[in-house]
Amino acid sequence: MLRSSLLTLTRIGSNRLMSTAAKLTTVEVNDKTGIATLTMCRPPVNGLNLELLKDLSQSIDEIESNKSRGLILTSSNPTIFSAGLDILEMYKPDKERIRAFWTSLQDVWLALYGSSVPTAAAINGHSPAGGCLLATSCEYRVMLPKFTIGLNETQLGIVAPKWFMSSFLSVLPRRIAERALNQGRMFTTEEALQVGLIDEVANTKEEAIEKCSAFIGSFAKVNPLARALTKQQFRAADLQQLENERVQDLEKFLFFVNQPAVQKGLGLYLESLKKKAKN
Ligand SMILES: CCCCCCCCCC/C=C/CC(=O)SCCNC(=O)CCNC(=O)[C@H](O)C(C)(C)COP(=O)(O)OP(=O)(O)OC[C@H]1O[C@@H](n2cnc3c(N)ncnc32)[C@H](O)[C@@H]1OP(=O)(O)O
Repeated sequence: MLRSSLLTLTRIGSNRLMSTAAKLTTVEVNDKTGIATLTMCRPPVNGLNLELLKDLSQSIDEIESNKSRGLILTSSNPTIFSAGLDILEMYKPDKERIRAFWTSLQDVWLALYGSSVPTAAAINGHSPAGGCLLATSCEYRVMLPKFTIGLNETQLGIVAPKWFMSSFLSVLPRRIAERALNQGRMFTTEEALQVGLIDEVANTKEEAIEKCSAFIGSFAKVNPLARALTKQQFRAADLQQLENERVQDLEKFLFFVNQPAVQKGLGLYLESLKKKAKN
């Protein structure tokens, strides 16, 4: 398979480390537990650009087909899980690339939200927008203190598509989800725990990974096929909706993102991020 030729396989202690040639993600399988840790490593902020999204897709497929016992998603950056979509992909976009970009994001969501293996996110840093989408696509979330998580799209003058909402709604009660989305609210770790957006707090990344592993381990005595089919039944309607509307969803995104007012807003937001970075 093409994917195999892109992979290098290294052994660290009892763990197998698979990394893509471009190294935007690594996959480390713990030989004792059989759990795969998928780490995003795209400096400076794990912005989800086309290449990172393609890598994530490939890594998730790899984990599915290697029959790992579970998947833990985390980041190599010590303060940022993911800054969400790379705004540079949406600002003054290239026509073909932006199509591939959004299609890849759809692929990642379908693969992660619909994954047959148990999934957990070790959220070891800030997790706005697309970062929160990835975390809420997993079944369990453990977050480090003093970071923020949420769908802040309305703060940027953009709208979270229905399937972003599906992930959010699979975690939060409808009333809290609706208000948070309308406000574009970012939750601190403590607030996220209180509303149920995350399941546990850990003091270090290692502890977060241990807690995620314990969650995945809680299925050890459950028949894997029965568990996977049950999970998929819970998520089938959300997944089917995007499958059915993929093309329309892409066209809606392209129409929306190319509106002059949206482009202006994204430009101003990028400038504000850059100014903040300089100060
Ligand atoms: C019915 C209607 C249907 C509508 C359909 C249309 C749907 C459109 C939906 C589109 C969905 C979008 C979801 C998204 O994910 S949008 C992205 C949202 N992300 C953010 O708002 C995060 C912004 N970033 C931050 O808040 C902070 O950077 C941080 C993540 C908290 C980290 O802070 P820190 O202080 O450590 O780092 P800096 O801020 O200094 O950043 C370092 C450099 O990285 C650049 N940066 C940061 N975030 C992004 C990003 N998301 N994209 C691109 N670049 C980013 C930042 O500018 C700095 O760059 P520099 O070093 O070159 O100055």
